[in-house]
Amino acid sequence: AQLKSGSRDLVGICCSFPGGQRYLGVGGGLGGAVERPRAAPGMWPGVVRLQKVWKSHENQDFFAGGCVVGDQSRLCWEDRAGEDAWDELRAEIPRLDARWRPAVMIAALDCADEANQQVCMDFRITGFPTLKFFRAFSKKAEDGIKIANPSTSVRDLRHSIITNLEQSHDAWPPACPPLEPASAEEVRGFFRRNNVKYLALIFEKSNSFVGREVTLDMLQYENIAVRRVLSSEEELVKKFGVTTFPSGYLLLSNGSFSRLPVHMEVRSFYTYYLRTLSGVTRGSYKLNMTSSTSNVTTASQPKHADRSKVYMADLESALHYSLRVEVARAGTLSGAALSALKCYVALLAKYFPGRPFVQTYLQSLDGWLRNWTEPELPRNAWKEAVKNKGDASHPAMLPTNVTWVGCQGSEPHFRGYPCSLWTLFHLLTAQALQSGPDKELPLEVLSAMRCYVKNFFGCQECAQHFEAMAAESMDKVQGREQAVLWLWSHHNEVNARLAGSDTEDPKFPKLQWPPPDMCPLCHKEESGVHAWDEPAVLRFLKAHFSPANIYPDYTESGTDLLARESREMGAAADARLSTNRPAERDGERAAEREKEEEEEEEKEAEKPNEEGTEGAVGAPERPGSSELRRPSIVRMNPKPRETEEDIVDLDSFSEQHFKSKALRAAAVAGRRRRLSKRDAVAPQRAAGGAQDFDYAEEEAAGDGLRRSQWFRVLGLGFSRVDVSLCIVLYFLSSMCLLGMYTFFRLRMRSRKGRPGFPTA
Ligand SMILES: Cc1cc2nc3c(=O)[nH]c(=O)nc-3n(C[C@H](O)[C@H](O)[C@H](O)COP(=O)(O)OP(=O)(O)OC[C@H]3O[C@@H](n4cnc5c(N)ncnc54)[C@H](O)[C@@H]3O)c2cc1C
Repeated sequence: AQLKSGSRDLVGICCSFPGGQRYLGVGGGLGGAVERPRAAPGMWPGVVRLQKVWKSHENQDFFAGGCVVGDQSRLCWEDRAGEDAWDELRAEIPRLDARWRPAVMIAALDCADEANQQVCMDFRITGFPTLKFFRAFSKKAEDGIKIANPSTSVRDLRHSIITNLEQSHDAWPPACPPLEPASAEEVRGFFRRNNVKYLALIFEKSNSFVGREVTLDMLQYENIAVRRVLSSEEELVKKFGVTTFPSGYLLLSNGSFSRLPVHMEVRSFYTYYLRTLSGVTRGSYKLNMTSSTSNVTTASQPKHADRSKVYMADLESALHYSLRVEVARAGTLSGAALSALKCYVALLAKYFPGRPFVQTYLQSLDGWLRNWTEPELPRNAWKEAVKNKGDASHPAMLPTNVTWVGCQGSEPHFRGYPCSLWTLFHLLTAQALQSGPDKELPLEVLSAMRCYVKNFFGCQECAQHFEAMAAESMDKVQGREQAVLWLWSHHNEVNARLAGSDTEDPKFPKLQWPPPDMCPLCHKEESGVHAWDEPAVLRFLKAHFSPANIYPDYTESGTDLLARESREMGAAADARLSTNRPAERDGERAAEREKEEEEEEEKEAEKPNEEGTEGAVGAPERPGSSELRRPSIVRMNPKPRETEEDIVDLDSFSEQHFKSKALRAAAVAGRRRRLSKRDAVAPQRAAGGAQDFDYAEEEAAGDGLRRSQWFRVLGLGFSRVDVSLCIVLYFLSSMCLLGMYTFFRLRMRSRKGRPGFPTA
């Protein structure tokens, strides 16, 4: 409320939070917004948890925004499109963000935008500009340290960041290299401790920032480390014969050294020279700088992927994310958004070539939506509808984890969901082509995609670009073949626009696709100019996006999925039992808790400035509010389920299906048997990798599971002492019966052996 509107100043707020790298949120750009995900245990509710930066080519003023992955410090800034002294600073911010990430991340929030009012109030932004620094592992809005007078110059901004970073002490961001001056001892043993080719030493006076800036500038480069050495470090100064400060020296792992041959002893010259050294490459940050950084594990295990294949894990992850996260963001769906959802789900039910239990899931969801005749669909009802159903005879399941294989980026913020969404829609256009006459419903898939992107896709920039392309030419598509080609060519347009941008994964450069090595026949030359051979492209697309080319690698089999879900339910039930509360009260409390959480979420959703959605999405939201419009498409980290659950909260079975352990065990055993049969008759992929169900393994695992389940059933309600007493009593009574039997047998024998009296 105290924020001045209309200021042309640069405004900043900043954030840095704990909690793992597995959620999305993007701030950034002019008027960018910071996502406020739902509260999760141990997580500050008003934060962005993962970010991806989207670049606009139209608007070069756009700069990076967004923040918050657990172990990184971040700065968030706000741009007010200034034409004054802020221009320089504004231009520097994306550069700094790109260079110093992941040690420091920078994001912007427009506090003059009414939609951000609540967030800015939470961050206590009372005027423009404000710059706040959040140390790594900060938990609350109040943890932000206001950087005094950030407006002086770009240089001051950099220095402020470094000074604050240095004061982090215990909260040192693990991805940040040491910034303190190196000692002679450290330099002596450096190559023994670090597997790099070069060590650059910047000799400088204690008040100089050059060494620290170069250290951060080189943070993303491999094979080289940078340290500052103070002019007071006599041993090193003498050893290297340093006479001017600053000056740079390069040490090689073989012990030789030389002075950096730079034209000027300044940061940019040092950085430029060091980056051009042979063997120095830009890569993920790996250097094990200090013992405290040794446990930096941010990226998931790289998965082997073949770009000529399509992976079911990507497709199912896209479905999970779109249905359970992206669509579920809105408090209520109505009007165009509800129609878009119905359209999208109907399309999936019709064309998605999923595993049997996924197809059942989509079909039942489609049926449910068709029966939903109310003008509004509240989020709670939707969340309930997208849960997996525990019906043993008819499993309707969609995996609840996100696993990127073909769409895995080289870093967590690359690729992922947007990649999988493209793949999904290419696949659907190809499936539609195979399933009906060319001229029938040519726009069926493209229109559904257009509506989905317009109403739900979290990246506003992307949605706008896509809508512009669609408005221009989509209605000219007259057949299903043309639809396949339209999507292909427009995807290539996007690839061309984004090539070389910040969003490009350096390991997966944006190419005109398919490249010649994937499809030589797709390319030709006409009058010395490259041209596409469209019939060949169409053939290629049909084959590439066909069910036969979908590989199940890294997917969880249906039986594993069931077992995992039941295990998790079991663990949850055990946890409740261990509290020694009567089961009924447990149930009541769980229900109460669930209700409270739902209400909490409802409240969150209804806060117009925090999670408001566009006009199409229900009554409580104001036009122009930004929930669905937030640029929030990001790579989600495939994390263990327990960590995801507290955020997405959608992947557990409903307890109500399984009131007792005994019922649950019986249900699991039943489901397992039936599912195995269903899957056995399910059409399998033609190519060799059909590893969905390894029956022998499943059976063995199943036996184990069943045994343990029955063991639990037998043990239900009895303590170990009870069971032992039963066994002892059983043994004693058996002995007793045996004794009686022996006694009577002996007696009979002795009677038979005695001579009888002659009868009269
Ligand atoms: C509708 C939409 C609009 C987007 N708009 C923007 C935007 O404006 N700005 C922005 O920064 N990001 C945008 N994105 C995200 C961006 O296009 C990429 O998805 C993201 O950068 C990840 O890129 P990627 O390298 O994984 O490959 P992607 O471009 O996502 O491609 C995914 C996969 O599809 C295949 N493929 C690539 N090109 C084609 C093609 N022409 N035809 C068929 N298959 C192909 C390849 O196998 C590739 O791995 C958009 C995404 C979508 C879904």
